[in-house]
Amino acid sequence: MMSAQQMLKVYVTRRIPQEGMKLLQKAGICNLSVWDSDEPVPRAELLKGVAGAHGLLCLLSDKIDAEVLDAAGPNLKVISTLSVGFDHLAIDEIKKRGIRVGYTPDVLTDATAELTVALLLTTCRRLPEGVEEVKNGGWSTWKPLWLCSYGLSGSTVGVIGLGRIGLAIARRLKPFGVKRLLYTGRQPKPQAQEVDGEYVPLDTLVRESDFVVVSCSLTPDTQGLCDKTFFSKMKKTSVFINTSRGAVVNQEDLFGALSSGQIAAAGLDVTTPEPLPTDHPLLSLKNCVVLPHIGSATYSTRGVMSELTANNLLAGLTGSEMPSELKL
Ligand SMILES: O=C(O)[C@H](O)CO
Repeated sequence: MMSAQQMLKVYVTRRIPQEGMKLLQKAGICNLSVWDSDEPVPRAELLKGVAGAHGLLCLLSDKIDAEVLDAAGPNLKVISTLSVGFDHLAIDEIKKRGIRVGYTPDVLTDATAELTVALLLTTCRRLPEGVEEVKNGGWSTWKPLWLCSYGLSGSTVGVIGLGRIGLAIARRLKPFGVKRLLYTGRQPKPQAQEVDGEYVPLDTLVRESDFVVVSCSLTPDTQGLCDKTFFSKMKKTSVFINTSRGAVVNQEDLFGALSSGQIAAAGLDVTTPEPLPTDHPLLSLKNCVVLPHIGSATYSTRGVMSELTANNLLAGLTGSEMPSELKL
């Protein structure tokens, strides 16, 4: 058992599922300081709280930049994020300081792929509109031309970014009778064979797909990728889905494409900013379904994410191998 002085300071930026907290408490090496709330830690509190920390457990909503790293000071050995995405971390600054990073790939792949399929079907089959019509009395009778929409059978699906999650989405969509599965990314992926994936240029994917699914990470290359030009190439009957990061999309251009009928519909689990203000123009559109970033939100997935985040952090503190270390 470590003495109180030897204990390593760990700052946790939010209340997290108890699975991870228990591991941190049980380890007996952490002096835990927790922002014990469901709401994000205010920046000033974060800067104060992180001072002198050896470990930082953070969320995707915490921007970890040079200012935070400077506020933490030279003790900081490890940052462990409760997310697979790491676009909120200033990687260059972190690397420069020799700090290790843990993240949570794989464990949220199934939940996120499942949510993506749910969002795609909800959007293309106009479920929110249908539910609303039932409630508001708009459902007068069975009508041959009412609430018709586009289905997956016989369609072409284009996945932007056939990584772990992109592939899991493709696997789940194929049995719906998808005829062609196109994908794009930095290079062709051997694992695409499993879903008969065709590696195509982005331009081809955008022009030929009935469903465009964004599943890439946010990088300088993908920031604002889905803009006016992108939407102008999509079919008028096509549906756009994004469950990666909001900043991959130019939302003004998406609003233009949806309101002018340039594309049929969009489903977003991620936006800029998050939360999206309730008076945002996208929320006024019937053909836009917006969810509050719940891709990985199943009890079991969040529990496992929390455990993995704690184990990454503990490994970083003790200088041992992390279960999931981000190669910097
Ligand atoms: O990056 C992530 O982990 C997702 O966006 C939320 O689980």
